[in-house]
Amino acid sequence: MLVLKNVRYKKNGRAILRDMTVQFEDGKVYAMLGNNGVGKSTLASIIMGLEAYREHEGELYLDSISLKDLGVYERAKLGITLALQEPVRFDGITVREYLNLGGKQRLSRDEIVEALKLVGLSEAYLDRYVDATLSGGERKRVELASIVLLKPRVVVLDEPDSGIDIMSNEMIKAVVEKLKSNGSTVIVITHREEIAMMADEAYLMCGGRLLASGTPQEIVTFYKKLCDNCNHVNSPEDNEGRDGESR
Ligand SMILES: Nc1ncnc2c1ncn2[C@@H]1O[C@H](COP(=O)(O)OP(=O)(O)OP(=O)(O)O)[C@@H](O)[C@H]1O
Repeated sequence: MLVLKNVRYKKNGRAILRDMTVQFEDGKVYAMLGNNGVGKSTLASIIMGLEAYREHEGELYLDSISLKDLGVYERAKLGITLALQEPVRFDGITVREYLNLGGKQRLSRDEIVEALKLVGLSEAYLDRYVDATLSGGERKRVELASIVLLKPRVVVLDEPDSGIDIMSNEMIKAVVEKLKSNGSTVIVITHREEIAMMADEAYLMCGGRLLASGTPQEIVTFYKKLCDNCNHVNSPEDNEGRDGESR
């Protein structure tokens, strides 16, 4: 189980995450919803232990292991993975090589082709380079295939649909289902209702806090009702929210 206990994160005196306590159980899929700037990607970066986000308050545990002093490499070794919003780019590395990077042993061609198929890419992509010659959407798909092959313990997908056409919700669903069937804990950050609905549980984030939790249907309804016309400011100019003041 991944546990966050009283996690707070400040940047330049501004509270970005405020007292987040949450438990992500093994093998479950979670959707994190919330408007732009509420702290979703920050939460993802803190879970992964990205260098710029190591200076936070509160505790993170994977089972009984404290993640506090562990960097990205050590967390990756424990099976924690993050797919950022921006699609991956690795100049000079082919799709086949990239998909083989994370595994303990070399994957067979069939395994790789199967993962590519899952994300809607043919084997013609095997020898393409993971660089700007692939479209953003294609690189996103390749990244999703790599995560499926990696079989992570915990994966945070930060807007896996970004750059992916709306017709491909089924592909993302297939990826999430595959991860779940492999036993991964999946935390999906999304604005898209169809993607949120794939989760077992959902959370609504607002102003660096978890505002509500429930079924995806409940949270999507709540999100639409509450956040659609909300003037709640999450931008850095938001002085009101400095230093953990509650609102
Ligand atoms: N390193 C940083 N320096 C300054 N401000 C930061 C930093 N990291 C995050 N922020 C600010 O914290 C707030 C939360 O950012 P975050 O990227 O977590 O939002 P988000 O919920 O993922 O938004 P979106 O839906 O637009 O991706 C934003 O106002 C952002 O500008």
